[in-house]
Order: sequence, then C-alpha cells, then structure tokens
Amino acid sequence: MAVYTDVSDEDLAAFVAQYDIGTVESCKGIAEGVENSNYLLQTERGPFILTLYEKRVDPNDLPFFLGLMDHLAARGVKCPTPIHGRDGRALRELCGRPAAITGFLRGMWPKRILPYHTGELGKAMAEMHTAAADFALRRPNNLSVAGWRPLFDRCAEAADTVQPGLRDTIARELDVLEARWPHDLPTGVIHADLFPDNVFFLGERCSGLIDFYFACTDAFAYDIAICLNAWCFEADWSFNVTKARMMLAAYRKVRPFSQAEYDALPVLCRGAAMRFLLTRLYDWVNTPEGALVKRKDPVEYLRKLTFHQTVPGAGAYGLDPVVAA
Ligand SMILES: Nc1ncnc2c1ncn2[C@@H]1O[C@H](COP(=O)(O)OP(=O)(O)O)[C@@H](O)[C@H]1O
Ligand SMILES: N[C@@H](CCOP(=O)(O)O)C(=O)O
Repeated sequence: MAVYTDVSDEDLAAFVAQYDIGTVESCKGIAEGVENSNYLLQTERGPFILTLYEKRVDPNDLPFFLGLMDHLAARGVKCPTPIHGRDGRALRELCGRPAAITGFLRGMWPKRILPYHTGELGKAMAEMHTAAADFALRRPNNLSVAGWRPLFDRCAEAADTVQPGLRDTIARELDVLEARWPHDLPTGVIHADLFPDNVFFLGERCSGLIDFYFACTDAFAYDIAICLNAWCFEADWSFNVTKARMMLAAYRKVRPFSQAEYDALPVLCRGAAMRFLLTRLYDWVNTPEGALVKRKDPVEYLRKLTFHQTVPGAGAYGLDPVVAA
C-alpha cells in the first residue's frame, strides 16, 4: 500500500481550509503507488488527490514537478492540475511532510495492454514533450548513466542472492553503457516513469498522465525507450513489435525523430532496462521484510535487458528509417 503518513481529521480540516475547495466530506487512503502517500479527498466541490511527499522525494525538486504540471495543464496536456491555496501556493506542509492537492483525473490504467493503448501513449507522450518545450525550469536526471554505477555500488554485494551471476552481468553492461551512451540527442522535459499505472484511459482514449515525480531534463528518445520496456513485452518476455510500432508511429506524427535518435534507440532501451533493474534491485535488497514499500521484481528488467542486447538496430522495435526532409 502507499499510505505512509496518517493524517488526523483536525490536521486535514485545517489544511484544506487554506484552499477554496469547500470543506472535507471524506478522505480515503489509496493503496496503489509506491513512492508517496496519496489520498482521495472528497470535498463539497468534488474529488481531489492529496499527496504527502515521502522521504525519497527531494523537497527541492517539488517546485519543478508542480510547476511542470501547472505548465502542461495550461497547454492542454491532460494531467493533474495543482490546486493553489488562497495565498497562491500549491506546496505546503502537512504532518511534517511537504504536501499538495491536485485535481482528480478521471480514468483507469490498463491492466491488459492492447495495441491501441500504446498508440494513445505514443501520441500523449509526444504532446507532453512538445508542450513542455518552453518550461523554464531544469532538473538533471539523477537516474541516468552517471547515476547507475554509484547506485549499483550500493547493492552489488547482494546482487547474486537475487540471481547467480547478476553482479557480473550488471558490471559488464555498465561498461558498455558508459562507453556508448549518447550525449547529444534532442533534449527537453521527459516524464521518465511512464509505466501503464501512470497512464489513464476512458474507453479507448488516453484520459491523462499522472505521477510526474521522476520528470527531468533528458533525451526525449530515452522516455520512448522507457515506454518500450514498460509497455511492449508480453508475460513470456517476448517483445511485441506491433505494440511498439503503434507507439512509435503515433509519437512520430506529433514529433518527428532525428537520425541520431533512430540510431541510439537500441542503446537507450538497454539503458532504460538497466535503470529499472538497478532501482528495483536496490529496493529488493534494502527493503526490510514487512516494510510498507512494495518491492518490484528486478529480474523482469534483466530479461528485458537480455532482449535488447540481441537487437541489431532500431528496425527491431518497429521503427521505420528516418526519411531525409
Ligand atoms: N490526479 C489523480 N487522479 C486520480 N487518481 C490519482 C491521481 N493521482 C494519483 N492517483 C491514484 O493514486 C495512485 C498512486 O499514484 P502515484 O502518483 O502513481 O503514486 P506514487 O508516486 O506513490 O507511485 C494511482 O495509481 C491512482 O490510483
Ligand atoms: N515504475 C517503477 C516504480 C515507480 O513506481 P510508481 O508507482 O511511482 O510508478 C518500476 O516499475 O520499477
């Protein structure tokens, strides 16, 4: 579950009184999610989401995340809109944690991925990349190539307890990624965690994106690589090129690819698999039994990485070559 901080009725009423959203009718903890405490807050004016930011979110990053949601919502991207209090602030403190209220986004995330989902995802992701082009703030991606080895160093000892040989496999792959990582691709704001549980649908249409708390400034194509990993593998670990093709074609209709992005896609997919392998491995070996944090399986991303290591080029992801203008 993801309710790490309990909020008393009195504290909640005093907090909500700072906004023009009416009085509280109910407030229920939301079980889904990993990082923060989320509540479904019902007031006289309708449903809202109350989030208390937990230890893993750096409070210094919150103006970037909330400012980004404000910026995107103002440009028509469907995402939660931060609610500003009467003093103009969206970010304040509740129960000793940074906290914010955002608008409630209608829809549900898809539990079974079908090709139309990835098509909608590709379009929504490209629209988000484009809409954020004039967002003034920057946030470096601390979970990109420079951050992986230090993260690995903090969990390498225990890697072989998850799977024999994992420590060597990761060490060798990091050598490759550090040598081949592209540093000059088109860059802007990326979501960086656009997994199915962060993309809502109403019927066959994407109704919006949530959970911008890993968003950062990085290569657009790296966001695509994260999505190819998160959306296009089947339960038997086979890669579904139809889903990938739908995603990439829809993305390209909104934001065309450069030749450099096309060429970099296989190494970016390897890097994206490494990023989630490492954060999951770190959580796996550092989360005590019985802790509230949900652990996700690192081996899933080892299998995905193994697939990407065999890929000869971007065509294997269903991406048609770039046609010179
Ligand atoms: N703006 C929103 N509108 C509707 N539901 C939301 C919204 N934000 C979060 N949720 C609900 O809370 C859950 C956890 O949110 P998420 O941001 O993914 O948490 P975490 O950052 O802790 O992983 C989501 O799966 C969804 O059910
Ligand atoms: N998507 C990450 C974990 C982050 O979880 P979220 O609930 O914040 O999206 C993973 O699958 O490892």
